[in-house]
Amino acid sequence: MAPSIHPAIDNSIKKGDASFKGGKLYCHCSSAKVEVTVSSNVAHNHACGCSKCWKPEGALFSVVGVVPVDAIKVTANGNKLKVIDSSAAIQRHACKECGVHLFGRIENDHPFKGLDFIHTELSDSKGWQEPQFAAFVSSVIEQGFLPSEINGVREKLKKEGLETYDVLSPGLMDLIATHTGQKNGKLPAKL
Ligand SMILES: N[C@@H](CCC(=O)N[C@@H](CS)C(=O)NCC(=O)O)C(=O)O
Ligand SMILES: [Zn+2]
Ligand SMILES: [Zn+2]
Repeated sequence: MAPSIHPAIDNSIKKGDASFKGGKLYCHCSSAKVEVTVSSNVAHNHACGCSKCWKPEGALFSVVGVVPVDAIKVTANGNKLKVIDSSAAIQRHACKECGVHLFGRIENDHPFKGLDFIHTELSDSKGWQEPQFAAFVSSVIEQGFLPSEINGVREKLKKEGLETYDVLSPGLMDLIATHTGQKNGKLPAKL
């Protein structure tokens, strides 16, 4: 049987609604759920195969995108949140009980500072931007996926309309490189 890439991708991707303005995210606890209210659609939504992003049970990939920090408010049971790894670039705030990541925040000097990473599948609302590409595909091998089967995964992602990359998409990698070039003085601060 083909492995599950992610429930939002396995049986074709549903397009989002460009005028969608956000919704609530909930953790997976059966009661006293952590609730996060998001007042924005997500951008750069993508499948991520890395080992750090939260994935639903049985899925090879996470689906994760960004919203402005100001668009995120913890609106219930925030006392259940903890930061998984405070030394990581993305500080993932997860529910201590069910393990779901509610949002990932960048606190240090980083090109994506000011953006929070979220998983829109934690919301019941419809209209979130659909995944746009697949990142960190080869990283699933580090987590035990057989290298001999990775081409099938790449083909399935492409069949569902997602270009595959082993880091982020070229556009995002260019943004990161621009930030680095400006920090090390090789590029002018204003472009
Ligand atoms: N191959 C590594 C890649 C990890 C990685 O670099 N993840 C990316 C995509 S989420 C990242 O930006 N990580 C920053 C962080 O996790 O703080 C893994 O699977 O653990
Ligand atoms: Zn929970
Ligand atoms: Zn990731």
